[in-house]
Amino acid sequence: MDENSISNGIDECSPDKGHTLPILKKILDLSTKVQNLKKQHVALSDQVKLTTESFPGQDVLKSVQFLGAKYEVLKRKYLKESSERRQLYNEVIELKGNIRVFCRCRPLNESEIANGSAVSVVNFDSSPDELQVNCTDSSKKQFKFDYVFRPEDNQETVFEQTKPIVTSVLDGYNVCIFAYGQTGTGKTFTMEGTPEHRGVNYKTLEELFRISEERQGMIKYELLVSMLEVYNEKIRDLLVENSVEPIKKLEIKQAADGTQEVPGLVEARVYGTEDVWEKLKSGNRVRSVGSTSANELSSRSHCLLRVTVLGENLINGQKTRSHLWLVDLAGSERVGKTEAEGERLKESQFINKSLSALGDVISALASKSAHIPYRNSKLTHMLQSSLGGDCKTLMFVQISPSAVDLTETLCSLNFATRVRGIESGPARKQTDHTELYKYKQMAEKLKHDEKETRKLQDNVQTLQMRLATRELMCRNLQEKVRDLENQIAEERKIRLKQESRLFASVSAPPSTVSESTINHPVAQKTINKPPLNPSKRQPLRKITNFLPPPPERRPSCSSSIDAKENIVRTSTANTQGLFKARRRVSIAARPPGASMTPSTTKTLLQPRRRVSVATICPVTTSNMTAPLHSQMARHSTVVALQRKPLVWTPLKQKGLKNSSRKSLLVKPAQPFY
Ligand SMILES: Nc1ncnc2c1ncn2[C@@H]1O[C@H](COP(=O)(O)OP(=O)(O)OP(=O)(O)O)[C@@H](O)[C@H]1O
Repeated sequence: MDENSISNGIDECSPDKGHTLPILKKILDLSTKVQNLKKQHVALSDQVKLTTESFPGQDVLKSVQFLGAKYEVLKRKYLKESSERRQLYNEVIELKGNIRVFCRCRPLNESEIANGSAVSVVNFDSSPDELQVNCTDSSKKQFKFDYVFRPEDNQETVFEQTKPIVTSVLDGYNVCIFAYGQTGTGKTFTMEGTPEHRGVNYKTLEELFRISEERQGMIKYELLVSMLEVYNEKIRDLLVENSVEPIKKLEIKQAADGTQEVPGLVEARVYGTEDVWEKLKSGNRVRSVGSTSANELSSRSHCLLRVTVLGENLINGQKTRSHLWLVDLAGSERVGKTEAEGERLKESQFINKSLSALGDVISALASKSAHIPYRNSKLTHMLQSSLGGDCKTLMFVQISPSAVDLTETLCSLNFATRVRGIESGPARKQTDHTELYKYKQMAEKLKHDEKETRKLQDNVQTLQMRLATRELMCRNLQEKVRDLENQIAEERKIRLKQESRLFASVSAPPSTVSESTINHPVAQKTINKPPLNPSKRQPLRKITNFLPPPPERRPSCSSSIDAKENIVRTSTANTQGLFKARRRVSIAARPPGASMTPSTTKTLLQPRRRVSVATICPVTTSNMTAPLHSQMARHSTVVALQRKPLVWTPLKQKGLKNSSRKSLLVKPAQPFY
């Protein structure tokens, strides 16, 4: 039902148009409104016309999908990188030391110059971490810290060194920075500074804001500031707005997560550096100060500025909560020197007590003591969760250059040295040094080894070149040797032929061998010329680069061969004592295929031809039990015979018994000539 019908209906229902009921009036109003709205809707629909083109196409959807996947990869990468960066940054800080000590010396002030103590007792070495103090007995004391700031160093230089520790708070680590020293040495100047020379507190917050802005979009940070003082062992909130209200008594309580909390302490959210400066100013206004002989505006309390950093990783949702404590301690001064009495004396006693408690805590932490006496003072109790563990602690030891303050300066420097010295502790320090020494040695050895390796590589290269030259020479020599071997083989063939012929003539019946044959120039030449003695020639070996093993010393024996009888004669002069008298062995040779019938034998071996071979037999071998080839034959014929398979045949069984001559029937498998 539309509005028109409703209004028509109403018109119809009302008997009297002038006196419409209020409810009907309302209905009419509403229907008018509905009509107006309808008109608006139509106008808006005309403005925003949804067509199929209004919806993203496939290409756009694909691009969106692709970008989504890319975003996921980048997100994962970013998370990995940022966690690595945090880890590495923390490692750097830890390597430098979780407890660090900086020394800052203020310049001589006007009154000191006016009083004539214009000469500084503090000398600075060229090294940025050392200083020397001239003592009254004209001796000099040397001190070493993580960094030493000179009187001319400004607030920027100081903050440059402090910055890396401070920014750890944004990574979720608890940090504590405090200034310690004699009254009037510049603790407040270092921590708070002046409007012209702002100190660590202001610069720290400035830096925190800068970094949080830089990380905007990835990590969301919230900074909260609290300011309190510990005066005569009482905690006072410095940010309470209405100072008319009676001072609330604050106590330290342990929270569920084990951290120390001060219930009721104001935590003001700060959004920028201006905010911070305002808070700091208002807090300082209510701080307990008093005038001492050493400082006109001496801090009579420990002033603590707490910055709570709440971080939320917008990518993985991880949340952190960390504290940064910036502490301007009350001046450590000798009670007698400041001429304190009454209330001032009481203040001084409290100050010294809490400072000594702080010293004890740091000492216990540094020496890794099982018990850390945090609860001995309100100051240390409050800082409990920001001192020790993986928290970063930085101490500024403030000193005066004036000779008047020499004793106090030495006291402060000794305290700071104790803190720093124990921090790297004898045991830890030693371990570190040993490690360092070990690495140094390893590096030196590595250098030396590298040098040696280079030398060896050079040597190897030279040797390789030499080897290549030698191999070339060897190849040339091998070729020459092959040529020579071929020549020798040829020569040997010719000689064997000649010998065979000669052997045939020797084995023929005497009648058949004519005088002329023997006297024939060729035969004569062959007879006169000793046959080739292969044993005299060294066997041809493959030539290598290695030297051959030294030759075994063998008894030398010179032998000559009687060509006519084909007998090997051994020189008795050389073999006397070494060899027995030569033995003769009769060898009957039968050509293959010839039967052993007497007639055949008669024809072929007329009469049975015997070759007398003289063998040399070492003394140790008394009986010729071994085959011929086991002896050292030198004659080519013997060698040739030895190569043939021999069959021992007792031809003269009877004769053998009495005679030392042995007969052998040689049955060659193949003809040997
Ligand atoms: N490095 C410096 N350069 C210039 N002036 C300095 C420096 N250090 C300290 N002063 C000046 O010395 C005076 C004393 O400094 P400050 O009040 O900071 O000392 P303090 O150690 O905080 O003393 P107390 O413990 O009594 O509070 C101030 O006027 C300050 O401006």
